[in-house]
Amino acid sequence: MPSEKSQYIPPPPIPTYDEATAGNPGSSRPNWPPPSSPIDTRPDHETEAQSLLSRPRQTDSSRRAPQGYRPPYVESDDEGSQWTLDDDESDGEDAQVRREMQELEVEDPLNDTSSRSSSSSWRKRIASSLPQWKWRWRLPRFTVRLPRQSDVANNADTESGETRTRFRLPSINSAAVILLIGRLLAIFLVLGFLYLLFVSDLFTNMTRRIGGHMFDPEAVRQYVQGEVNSDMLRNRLKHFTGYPHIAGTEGDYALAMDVRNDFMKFGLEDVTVDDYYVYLNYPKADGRAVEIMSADGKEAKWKALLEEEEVGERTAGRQTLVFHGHSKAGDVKGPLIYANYGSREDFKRLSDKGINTKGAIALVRYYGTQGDRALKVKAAELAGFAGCLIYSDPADDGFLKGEPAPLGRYMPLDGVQRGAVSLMSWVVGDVLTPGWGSKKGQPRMTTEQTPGLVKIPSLPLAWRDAQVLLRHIQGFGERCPDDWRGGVPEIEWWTGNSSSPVVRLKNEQDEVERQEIWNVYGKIVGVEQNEKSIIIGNHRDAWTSGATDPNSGTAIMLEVARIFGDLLARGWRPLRTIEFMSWDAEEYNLIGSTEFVEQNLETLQKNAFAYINLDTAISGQEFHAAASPVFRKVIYKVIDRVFDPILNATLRTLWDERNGELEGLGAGSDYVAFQDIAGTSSIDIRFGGAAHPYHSSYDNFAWMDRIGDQGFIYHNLLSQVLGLLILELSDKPILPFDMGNYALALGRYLGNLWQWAEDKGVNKHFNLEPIKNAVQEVEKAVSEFEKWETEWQQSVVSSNGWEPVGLGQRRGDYNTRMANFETGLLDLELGGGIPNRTQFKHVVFGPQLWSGYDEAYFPAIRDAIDAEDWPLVQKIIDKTARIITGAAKALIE
Ligand SMILES: CC(=O)N[C@@H](CC(=O)O)C(=O)N[C@@H](CCC(=O)O)C(=O)O
Repeated sequence: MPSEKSQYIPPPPIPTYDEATAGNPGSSRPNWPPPSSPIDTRPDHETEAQSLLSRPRQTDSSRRAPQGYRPPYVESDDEGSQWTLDDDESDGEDAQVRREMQELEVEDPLNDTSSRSSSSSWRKRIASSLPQWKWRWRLPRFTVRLPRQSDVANNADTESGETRTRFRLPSINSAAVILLIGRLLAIFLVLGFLYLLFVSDLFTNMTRRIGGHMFDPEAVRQYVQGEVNSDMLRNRLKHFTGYPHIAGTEGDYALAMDVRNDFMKFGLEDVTVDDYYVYLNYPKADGRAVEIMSADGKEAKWKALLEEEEVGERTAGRQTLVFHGHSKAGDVKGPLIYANYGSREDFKRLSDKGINTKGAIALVRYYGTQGDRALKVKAAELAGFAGCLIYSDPADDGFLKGEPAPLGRYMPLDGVQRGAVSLMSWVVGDVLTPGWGSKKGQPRMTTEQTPGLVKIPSLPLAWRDAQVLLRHIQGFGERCPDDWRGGVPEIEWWTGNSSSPVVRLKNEQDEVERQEIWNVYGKIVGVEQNEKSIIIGNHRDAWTSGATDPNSGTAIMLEVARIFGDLLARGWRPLRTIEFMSWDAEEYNLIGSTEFVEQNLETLQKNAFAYINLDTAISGQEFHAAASPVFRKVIYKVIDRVFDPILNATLRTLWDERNGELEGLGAGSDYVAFQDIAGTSSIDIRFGGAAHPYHSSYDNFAWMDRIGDQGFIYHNLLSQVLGLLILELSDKPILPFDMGNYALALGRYLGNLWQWAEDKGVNKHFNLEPIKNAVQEVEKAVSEFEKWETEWQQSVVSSNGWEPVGLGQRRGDYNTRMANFETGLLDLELGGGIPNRTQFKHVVFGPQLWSGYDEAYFPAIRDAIDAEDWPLVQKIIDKTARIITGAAKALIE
């Protein structure tokens, strides 16, 4: 195994352990300088990034190959000036929007003419329709008859001469008495009125709600939608794809600083960089090889090309090497055996055919009956293989599907899918700290102890290399059955066997046990239940430049953060806190988000109302949402008002036309820790439905610009969806969760579980009745619970929008109960969670043991059924029923 301190010579610009973490005693910061941000034109000595990295610039050229990291093109930090950089921007309309933006930036409502004009433009958008909201501010009318001013004045005049000369007790005449009584009455009336106002709680509630401003929610929605700017989205994507940024590298750090600076520029509050120390691996340029050996096994007859062709353009010379994240290091040789998609069934088929796989090298294709790449490697390991190669087959994602990149959406002959092979459905997050945050000084497992890592080396391949390997096993083993034949051209499909040509798989790498990674957060504090939050997250790290995965999501999150920052500057605040989070190291087993959740578990279980995830946000034209059932109503409401100008219909119409459904959450992105560990209701939104060159260098800015989303229309639409969704969740007096749909969905999930067991012919071994009863309890509790909402509405409407503090507090409690329903579905008993995978606590949602990506309902029950441990199955069923019933009761008790 290579030492932690072994040198890594770029390209790509990945620091070794030394470079990244060591050289600066007393500091955990890397000792390499960050590349200057293309959107930051300040001199280095003025930048925050520079001050954080207080070490002098590295000048020792021996540490950096000449073809190593080069900073990206310089672009201005000033959003306005970004507009002028692109040659292909349309001018007129953009300039108009830009002027409006500038007006909004400089507005001072108390000042000069320019501020008046900007305030009027603001008013046009927001304030002109104030207030159409049901919390209408209306004081009761009353009149107090006071003595006429002339009478009082006359009296005062008469007395003034005498008081000037000497002090005398006022003489009591009838006019003075009347005046005195009148004044006293007036004072009592005013005091009485103020008292009434006070006891009615009007001030408390309304001032807390609006902070002295009134914003028509409809106008705010229109503003959020109207402000989304496709050119800004495009420029941000261009910036975030300017150089590779694998987790923990200098490119990743530079972009973390850019996100932080953007959050600060937008006016977000409590902007924070949160670091964790986690296990990562990096490829070595000459550390990897796939070779066909000569008959005596002594020399290589053929070497795989491995790397993708240089895609060129902006990242020329800096393309990332192909490798598997979290792979096992090793140098192994064995006969080559082809095993279709690498599922356990595929390996069983080989053994049924009498093919000895011990010590062999498996060649399998991506996707298919075993979608999770890590589980392919694990299945190969369990079948006795010494190493595993995974290639992209043209029948699955190449030319047989459609035009390959860069002109089309599919993998070209040299395209390689990178990706992690950590077992994300077994251990999620840092594989050495499952269950707790990997902060400095925290205890850690060893790489040998963790169940999250595979034990045989693996590498990804393009079909160009796989073709040569497949040719060499023709005539060995068995002819492949039809469903094993891929689309690699000019191949006769054979399995190979222990007599196949020997292949060498070498995978030496830099392994860093405590690599620093950086999450970045910024928030807008709410005015009512400010401890409760709506969290929006997207990962920033990418295997390559990552135009689709994940930076389409990054561009969108930042655009929406900019717009909400602008609202904040206008005095708007939501009822609940909005938090924006840029995750690191998602590509390595969802680390950044999981460590954050583990580090802040209790707070999140109590206070996180909802989590919205963006990842591969834009790859097609179909809107998709995968979510907890609570989001059904709200997502329909949102997509009803977003119009697709290309397909000429609202997203809702298009959704209905294709019989769209709210999908179940799988386990492939940063919602996992929120949904399955913290019990925070989560949603993942995206435009998909079409392929993209996944985890390959072809997933770059040029591809997105020409093929993925011409004109950045879908980036714009998803920004609108996200902005509206945030408004609904953070600023509706009643949290718009569809609790009724949760009850219905539970019934469906149960039916699905029953069917699955029936298909296996095992449902006679257990009784699902307890869960069925529990689901009925949920149905009853929800209908009882929701009655209060109707009462609240009637009360507020009948009192013209007045809401006494007591009622407001009950509304807060109502919202909290609703949000905590999902937390109530966690198995928080000591040692609770899915047996043997106790990081996952949710009894309804969680990854399947042997299928990381697919949604799974009641995962613990399924695991036990798969293990055919019937007493355990029944025990888990009973426990699940108890937990669901408890969650139902907590709604209404
Ligand atoms: C299912 C899938 O394609 N997931 C994407 C992210 C997304 O678009 O939702 C993905 O690439 N996820 C990573 C997760 C890495 C890991 O957990 O090890 C992946 O490589 O699958």
